[in-house]
Amino acid sequence: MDKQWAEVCCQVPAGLVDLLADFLVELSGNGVSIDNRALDTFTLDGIEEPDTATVRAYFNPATDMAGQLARIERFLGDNATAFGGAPIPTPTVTLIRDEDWSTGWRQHFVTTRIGRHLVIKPTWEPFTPEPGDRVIELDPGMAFGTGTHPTTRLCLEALETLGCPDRVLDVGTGSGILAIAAVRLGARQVIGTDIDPDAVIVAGENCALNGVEVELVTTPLALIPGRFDVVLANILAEDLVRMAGDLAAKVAAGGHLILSGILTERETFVVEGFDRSGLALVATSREGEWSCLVYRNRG
Ligand SMILES: C[S@@+](CC[C@H](N)C(=O)[O-])C[C@H]1O[C@@H](n2cnc3c(N)ncnc32)[C@H](O)[C@@H]1O
Repeated sequence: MDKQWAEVCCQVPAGLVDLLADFLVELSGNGVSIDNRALDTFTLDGIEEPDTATVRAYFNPATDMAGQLARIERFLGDNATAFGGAPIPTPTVTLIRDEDWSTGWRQHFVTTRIGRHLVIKPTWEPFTPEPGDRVIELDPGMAFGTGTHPTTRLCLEALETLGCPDRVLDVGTGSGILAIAAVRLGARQVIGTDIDPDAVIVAGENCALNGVEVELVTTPLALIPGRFDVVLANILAEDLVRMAGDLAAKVAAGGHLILSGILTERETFVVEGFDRSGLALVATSREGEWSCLVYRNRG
């Protein structure tokens, strides 16, 4: 017989989401889902922070649901004043089948193997790595850059193909997924930079979750000292071309530059934009409407 779940749905002020999510994870012993968060959107431009968000938690219906609901309502009541003071709607409970649950919110964030050994694993999923696997844990409730976007996947595949780099610079680090992957692949020193300070905070949380050390900064690219064995940039084509000189200047002799975030129809535009960079185009990969270009500094 199908297993069933009691889905408790709470509509709360955006500021309360993380606190409530932690509370519900502990209370239910299961993962939670957070709606109204833009995941894997390509840039932060135009994304407005919603005032409220919907947090869903999943309980075994055989447990004392009246008691659990009372605890949740008490938690919401205790925190309402600190987060705007407006009354928080009473949570709703819906009985759902296991099948609905697994084909609903979870289907977007399942453990994913990328390339040969990289594995992106949602925090709540159990996973037994195979020998040589490099596992990256992410909580998709936190930011874009979960590995579900083709531009991220193309970057990860290209990075793995290049082997074990020594120094890596991740330009536009977002969730930090590429920087974490670089550490997992053996990089000794990794710097992640992003113009968005919030992204840098999220990347810091993800690095801590994975127990990896990455230097995270908002420093403009031109001011980052040194050269790197691999420079990664998953940013839009126009930005890549605008930054071509600075990106190329960061690649050490014999090193590589991985460019992603390029719509296939803009591939020629980027190739022409890097014509005078002094780097040689050595590989191109594509997935759907996206292209990824790998350049080499022949030194
Ligand atoms: C599509 S996300 C990529 C996230 C992650 N690296 C990945 O591959 O999934 C692009 C990121 O680049 C950042 N960004 C855009 N322009 C930038 C610039 N000129 N310098 C640094 N970061 C930039 C954005 O804030 C955003 O976090």
